[in-house]
Amino acid sequence: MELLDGKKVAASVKETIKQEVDELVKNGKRAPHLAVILVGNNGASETYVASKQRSCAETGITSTLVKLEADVSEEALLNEIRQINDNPEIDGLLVQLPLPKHINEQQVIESIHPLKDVDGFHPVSAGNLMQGYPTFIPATPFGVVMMLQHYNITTAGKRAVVVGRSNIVGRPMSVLLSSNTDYGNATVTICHSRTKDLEKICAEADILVAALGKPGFVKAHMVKEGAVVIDVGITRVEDAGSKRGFRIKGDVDFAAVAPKTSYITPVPGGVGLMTIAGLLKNTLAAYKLNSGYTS
Ligand SMILES: NC(=O)C1=CN([C@@H]2O[C@H](COP(=O)(O)OP(=O)(O)OC[C@H]3O[C@@H](n4cnc5c(N)ncnc54)[C@H](OP(=O)(O)O)[C@@H]3O)[C@@H](O)[C@H]2O)C=CC1
Ligand SMILES: Nc1nc(=O)c2c([nH]1)NC[C@@H]1CN(c3ccc(C(=O)N[C@@H](CCC(=O)O)C(=O)O)cc3)C=[N+]21
Repeated sequence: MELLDGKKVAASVKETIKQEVDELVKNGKRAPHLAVILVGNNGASETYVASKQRSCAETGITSTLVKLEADVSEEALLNEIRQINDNPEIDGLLVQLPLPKHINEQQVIESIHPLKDVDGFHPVSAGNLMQGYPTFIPATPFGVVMMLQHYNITTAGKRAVVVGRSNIVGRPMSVLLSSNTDYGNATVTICHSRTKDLEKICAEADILVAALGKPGFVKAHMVKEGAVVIDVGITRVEDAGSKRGFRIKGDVDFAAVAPKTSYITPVPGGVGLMTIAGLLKNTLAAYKLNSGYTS
């Protein structure tokens, strides 16, 4: 069993980005610029946004945080988005999810200009991804394929099982793994809450991606000997003994499953860090699209 080290791989992706950004700035160009809109005060969201901003700073990417009150109107939020869409100095925009109940998430996602959609959540981005055209790939599945490629884990001809079909993780993950690309060509099964015989299907996977948000869901009997297991799940569970009062748990029962695997991602220290690396890559790509940059 080998650990897929998100910290290490993300650091190497970030180093490459930093070098490219440094070069741009040395040549008198402005740095890439990411805007993040955070609505309300969800603790987990605040942590992730802070972490995104820190990673921008580390790589020389400019970041702007727009913080809005939890009771902000949908119209006011859409206005902020329009202003950023129209601002030629900003390359990428993401609105941290989840949003408060009174705001229509889909409406918000659709109002982001597709050329600035570094999350890859806009239907235009999702459609391009599905049809195999260049696009912003959602950061989490992007991070997963970067991780597989870093460890030279091939996917062609393998059986991949993705548990979860959300627009931000499971669905795009399944599209990437089944795409006709270096990181695709797997035979992919998507499982969800209505799947029958889920345990048996998982146990047939050469590559198993768990993205359902149920801590410890994947047990040893659901994993084939020698499989590659990717744990996307991030759930905060109370832990009085820890400094923060909680710890984060993945969707895989790591202690029981790890010994059966060829490769496995830890939580924390796995996919989460790669997600941020994916976002930074998308931001640099947005800069190249939007600033008239030619290499
Ligand atoms: N590491 C990272 O960077 C990121 C981690 N995450 C984490 O990944 C996890 C999934 O996130 P997200 O996709 O947004 O979650 P969603 O809640 O949007 O989707 C969960 C999916 O899992 C399916 N599901 C739920 N329960 C079961 C079950 N018992 N058996 C089979 N399928 C089930 C649901 O099925 P159905 O469609 O039928 O309801 C749904 O398709 C969460 O823990 C989240 O925190 C998310 C984003 C980034
Ligand atoms: N518009 C939008 N885009 C997103 O990409 C988005 C979002 N909304 N909403 C929430 C999810 C979740 N997400 C994570 C990012 C980083 C870590 C991460 O850095 N995890 C570290 C540390 C985790 C910790 O200690 O809390 C780790 O896994 O090691 C995790 C999860 C992005 N998301």
